[in-house]
Amino acid sequence: MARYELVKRSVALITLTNPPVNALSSPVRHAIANSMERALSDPKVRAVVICGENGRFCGGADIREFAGPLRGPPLIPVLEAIEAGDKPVVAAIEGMALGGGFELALFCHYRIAQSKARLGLPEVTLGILPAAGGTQRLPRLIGIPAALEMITTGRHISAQEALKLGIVDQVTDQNACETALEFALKAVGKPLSPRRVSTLTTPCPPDLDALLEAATMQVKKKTPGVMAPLACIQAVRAAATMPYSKGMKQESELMATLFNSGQARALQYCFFAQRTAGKWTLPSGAQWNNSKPREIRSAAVIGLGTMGRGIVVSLARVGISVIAVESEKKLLENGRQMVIGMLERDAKRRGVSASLNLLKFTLSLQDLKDVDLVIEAVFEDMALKKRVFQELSKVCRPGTLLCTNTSGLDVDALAGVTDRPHLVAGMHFFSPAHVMKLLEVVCGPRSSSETIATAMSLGKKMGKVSVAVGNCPGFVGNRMLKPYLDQATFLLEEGATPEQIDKALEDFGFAMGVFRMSDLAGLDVGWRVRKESGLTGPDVDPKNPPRKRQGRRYCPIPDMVCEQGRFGQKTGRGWYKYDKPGDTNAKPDPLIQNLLETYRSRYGIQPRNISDQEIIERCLFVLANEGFRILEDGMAARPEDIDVIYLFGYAFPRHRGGPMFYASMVGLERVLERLEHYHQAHPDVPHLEPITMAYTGAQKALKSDKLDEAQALAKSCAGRPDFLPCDGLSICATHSHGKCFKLHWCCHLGWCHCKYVYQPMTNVAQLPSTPVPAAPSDCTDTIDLSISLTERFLRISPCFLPPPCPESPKYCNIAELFIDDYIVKRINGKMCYVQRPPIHTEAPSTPPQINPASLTPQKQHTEDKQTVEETVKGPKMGHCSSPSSSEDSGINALGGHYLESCEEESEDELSTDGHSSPGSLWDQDECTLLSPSKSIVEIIENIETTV
Ligand SMILES: CCC[C@H](O)CC(=O)SCCNC(=O)CCNC(=O)[C@H](O)C(C)(C)COP(=O)([O-])OP(=O)([O-])OC[C@H]1O[C@@H](n2cnc3c(N)ncnc32)[C@H](O)[C@@H]1OP(=O)([O-])[O-]
Repeated sequence: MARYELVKRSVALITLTNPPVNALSSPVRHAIANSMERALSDPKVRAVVICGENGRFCGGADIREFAGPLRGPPLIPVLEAIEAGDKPVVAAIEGMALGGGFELALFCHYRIAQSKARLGLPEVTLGILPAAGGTQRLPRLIGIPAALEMITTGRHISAQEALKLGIVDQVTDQNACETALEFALKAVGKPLSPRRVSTLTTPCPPDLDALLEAATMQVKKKTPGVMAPLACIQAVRAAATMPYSKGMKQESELMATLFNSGQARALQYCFFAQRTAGKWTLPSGAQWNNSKPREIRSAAVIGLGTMGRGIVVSLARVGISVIAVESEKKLLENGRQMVIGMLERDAKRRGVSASLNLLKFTLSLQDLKDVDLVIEAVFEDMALKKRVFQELSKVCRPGTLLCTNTSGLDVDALAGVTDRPHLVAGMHFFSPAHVMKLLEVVCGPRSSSETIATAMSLGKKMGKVSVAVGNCPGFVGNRMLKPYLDQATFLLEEGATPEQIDKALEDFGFAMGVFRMSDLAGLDVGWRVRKESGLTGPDVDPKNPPRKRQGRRYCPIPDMVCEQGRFGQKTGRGWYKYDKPGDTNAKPDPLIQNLLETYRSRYGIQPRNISDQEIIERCLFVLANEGFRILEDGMAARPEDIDVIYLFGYAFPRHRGGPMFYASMVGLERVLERLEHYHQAHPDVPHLEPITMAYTGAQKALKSDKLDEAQALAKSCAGRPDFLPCDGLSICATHSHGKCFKLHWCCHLGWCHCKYVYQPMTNVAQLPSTPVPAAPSDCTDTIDLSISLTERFLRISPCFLPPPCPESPKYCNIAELFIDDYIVKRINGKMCYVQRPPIHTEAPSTPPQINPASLTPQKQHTEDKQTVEETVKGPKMGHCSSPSSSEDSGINALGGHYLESCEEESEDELSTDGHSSPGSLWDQDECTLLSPSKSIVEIIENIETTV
């Protein structure tokens, strides 16, 4: 796993040999440790160079190892031996130095990078932090602001930027290893102390608190609810305010908290799911590794509407020459100007020249006779598309691949009108096509494996995350979307408001709730589709019950909204009202409230209070249920494919892993039970009927080894009103987004709503301050979900008292973490969130002034003496936010993909910034009992740690 050679008679060359990315798996760590020992003890060796085989330095820790217990030597001591040695060690970085790989380089005394190398700490995108000293060493090397940015975003930087920042000592266009060998020889004899990053003092800005606060606000805003970036900020603060060894301890404690969180599992699952999705397989047995793609040098795009223009840009910017076709001169000219503008802006952003010479615009299909591939992106109308395909079949040379960008029509029906059905496939882009990463490659029953291989490989070339799906109405993404949208409107009928539903979904993690998203996408598009399919409008039989279509429940409210000319943001009115057309600031509209009330009274619907739990369950479980149907129908090969589609095409929150992963986290048994419950209540909604495969999954989940003592306790307590399962969005901090740190019995009893059912967790009876309360004598069978469980618990449980002395030895104060009102303590070996004691201050205090001198590591030893009160006064941390992942920078495409190609819209990248990020749920937490100003009770939430 690492090769050891003596070169130039006096340099030990250690080459990591663990393809494909030289990850630091257990044997590699072993090999590095042994090689270093050998080099340091060999008198012939005067210097050491570490490099990676196959032009890749190191891709970091082996993420696959995270799922099991740690084997082999821990990484940090291995790396510490490198720095502590008395011989200069040079890292020769080719390809990439990422995560633990970058940290390995930071333990070396010198770093040489090849000019094409990329460096970064992407741990945050995996729900963890750089825990091999990255958070302590990088700030010491390059200062707080730059380190903070790199660590909280996970951004990869170029070798040139690394040189500018002072991370590497030299950049070379030659072989980095050769250069490093020369460099190492010159370094022999020079003092090593100044080269040991751990001995450096972190250059600390005077406005440290303000800087960290701004960083916190930024990550909170970008994607609220994710823990890792905030933990990163905490760790960087430690680098600025603590001596190195203490900072390292803090780093490892923060890592321990994150490591087993549900978020980390979800994000790591996403990493592998994305890579798995590329490994497509067809029912015929053809798959990614036995089918050869054709090379595509030239392509044509038919239709220059929103989709067509985005597709032209996506092709041209990767060097494929494109012929763009329109039916009318005016449309062609308009499309030409927009495409050129988009390409120029894109090129400017990337610092390259726009590839305008690759473009040709024409009104004639005859010009397409020699292209390798055509993508049709005309209006979503089967008759029109068939005409286009018939024509293409006549004009294109026999080998040309014919693809359609339909968002749900029958690809095989189109194949059937051509002379080459085996060369026809769907390439379903998402709007805007040059921004959104997802591509559904639709395999018709007659599509050849070569056609699919070519479409998948072209998608990859365009930088898309391509997923092969089957040919069914709506394919995978849109097919699942329908029941999701239906549930949202059914909930409106039953008593919810658009704001309430959106808030529940945004609190869950979606950038925008379903109604805000629909307003952005435009309501008229779906309305037209419904009219065309006879669901609404004059074609509906007047004898048809108004709220039923073909015996199934139908909600006409979206049609009624459109009938009033409310088409969303573009008309300034939709589910919300806006100050003017095109405005993005959605405000609740009393007219919609009136409409809903009138509608309900017209149909005799008694509105009821609908909990956030019901909103989430009905909208998301139905999504997973349809996902199971899709798997059963063979329209997707695996759950990962479905999740990837939702992550990249529909902005499903990445830290939730995708609808299928989320369902597995909740526990399939629970999902099943809730679906059954809702289906009984709404038998005319077939999508609520649990699919057989979900049953099978649930049985599997039950048989898993997750049953433990906590489960037994949970089961024995089932039915007791004081042991209710979690109330909906109050999801436990241990496993999920950390927005709810209320005390939930579910968390203690393993009845965790947001993770595996019966996840092994602490038996509350064993926690010193949370004895299991006796069953209350006044138990009733009624459940008032509006009262938080904490509140219930505190009411019925007088024995739930604060510990006698917060500083008693059994409590060791570990860190402030995440939440304003909480600190983290280790209790009986478990990490616990403990509510801070209230601050007794006479008058509102002014923020503490930071003396820059006090921030140097040398002076930080005083932190040992920090009092509880000082801890309380510490910086206020909101809960954290997600990594800014370049992978899913697109917006939620809900509904957007219905935009037909002839619409004329702004082509600029859509952004959710500014108007879409919901505030933190924590900020809005209404659980007054947990506000320190109102409670003196210490509340403990167990948080499992196995690291
Ligand atoms: C105490 C520890 C602290 C430390 O701070 C923690 C860490 O380092 S956390 C780590 C921080 N590091 C990161 O987050 C870097 C994560 N990796 C990447 O970003 C990209 O893989 C990389 C840019 C390196 C190469 O891109 P590319 O050229 O397009 O190639 P590709 O992406 O298609 O991958 C090829 C194959 O390699 C696999 N694999 C890759 N990396 C790892 C890994 N670390 N492990 C295991 N496997 C890994 C990948 O699954 C795939 O497998 P398969 O079976 O063929 O599907």
